[in-house]
Amino acid sequence: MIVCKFGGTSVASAAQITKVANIVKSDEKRRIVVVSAPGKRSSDDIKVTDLLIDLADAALANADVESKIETVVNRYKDITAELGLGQDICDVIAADLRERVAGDRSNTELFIDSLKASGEDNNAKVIAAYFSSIGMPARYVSPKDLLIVNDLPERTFAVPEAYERLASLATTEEIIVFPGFFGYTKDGILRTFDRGGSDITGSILASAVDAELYENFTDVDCVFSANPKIVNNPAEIKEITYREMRELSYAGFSVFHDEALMPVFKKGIPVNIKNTNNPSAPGTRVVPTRELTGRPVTGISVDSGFSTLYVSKYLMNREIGFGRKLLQIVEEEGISYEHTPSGLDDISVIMRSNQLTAEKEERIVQRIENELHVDHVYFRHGFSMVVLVGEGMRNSTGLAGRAALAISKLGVNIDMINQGSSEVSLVFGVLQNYEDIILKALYEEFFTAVPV
Ligand SMILES: Nc1ncnc2c1ncn2[C@@H]1O[C@H](COP(=O)(O)OP(=O)(O)O)[C@@H](O)[C@H]1O
Ligand SMILES: N[C@@H](CC(=O)OP(=O)(O)O)C(=O)O
Repeated sequence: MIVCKFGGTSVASAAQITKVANIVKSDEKRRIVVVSAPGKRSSDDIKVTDLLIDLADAALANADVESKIETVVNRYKDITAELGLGQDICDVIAADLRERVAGDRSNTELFIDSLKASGEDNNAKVIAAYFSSIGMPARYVSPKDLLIVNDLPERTFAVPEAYERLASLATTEEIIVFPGFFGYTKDGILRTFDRGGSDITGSILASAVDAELYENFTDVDCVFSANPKIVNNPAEIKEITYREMRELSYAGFSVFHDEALMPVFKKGIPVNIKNTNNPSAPGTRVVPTRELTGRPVTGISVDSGFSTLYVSKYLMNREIGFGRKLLQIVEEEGISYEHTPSGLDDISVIMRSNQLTAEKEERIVQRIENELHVDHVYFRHGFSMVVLVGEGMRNSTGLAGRAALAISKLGVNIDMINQGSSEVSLVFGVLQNYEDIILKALYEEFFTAVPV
């Protein structure tokens, strides 16, 4: 059995959904179909998920919501009319949105989650109805009582019981159409995953039914060695290990969610990233191990929006427990960190800026001053991380030097270098706004200038 997930771009319009039906029909092993909410139809379009967030914000601000509900319903109307489905389904969608808008607002996060999830939930209903209407018996299945997830902070992980319950989907007659992006806690509370999280749903389902393959359909032929929106015509990646993919997804390869690998990884189920618009292209296979041939670097990624907490204290290296106490303060503010490059007398804690607020920063700085009696402590913002990833990097010498030289030739200062302990990744922290030119220069260095 194959579990296939279709991303927002693959289900953004009737024309796209028709392609999805043809892909599912063309291989009888494709029995479970996970769908996203309608995504962008063109570069200046708005994803339904963003329309829903906007709607939820308006409702919370007690602003007018009717026109926003209409905008969302109109997206489905366009789709259903062209697919030849009746008007009823859109009436049901409109009623569903009104019910969610009228729901409990005491916890704003849960209220927003409920609205956000409706994008995939209603799309799954539309797609199941369409499949059935063209003679492909299909059934919408709700994640309720099946996809049971932990609550924060680990809400993207399904509990063991969820896998047992979802396994029952392996034996159903019809094609299952399952909405991506959300699950329910043991207490029945709806929780959405992070943005792009329908990939996670597909992976959980693939694992639960012991699929032979998890296909992830998107709008590009494969995973490229660098973001194709920045680097012109980047090299295609035919095969990539779970570890490489995880590092690259986390660092900005938005084509596949970085948290989506664990469920399939545990069972050794391969992932194939393919193009809905060109399904005969082989795509990229994500596999447990691969033969190391060719270039040491598999991909280069850039991601912005990082801050550093810089701390210095004379003789820090001699003070037992200093690092633990520092990280505990960070932890107690609910912040996760990415890297902790350090010297004898100083350490930086690098984190995603979106976790910080002015109050949090002030509290952290004060606690560090009062409890750790440091010489200097301050936050700096506006950093990007440039990440080189490749299993072959472990056996390759001089790579960090080559990368650093390529960056320095651009006149850009490197604020931080971190080689992951596994040696499959090398991270450079630089000031934001240079990431595109750095990516191009590193691509030139490792992919264009070097013969394979
Ligand atoms: N290295 C990369 N390889 C392929 N696509 C990438 C890469 N980095 C970023 N992307 C972008 O990811 C997009 C696909 O992801 P996304 O928009 O989330 O699709 P979907 O709607 O199918 O979930 C591509 O259109 C591409 O612009
Ligand atoms: N619709 C959600 C979840 C998702 O996975 O979407 P997409 O497949 O379009 O990346 C989002 O926009 O985040």
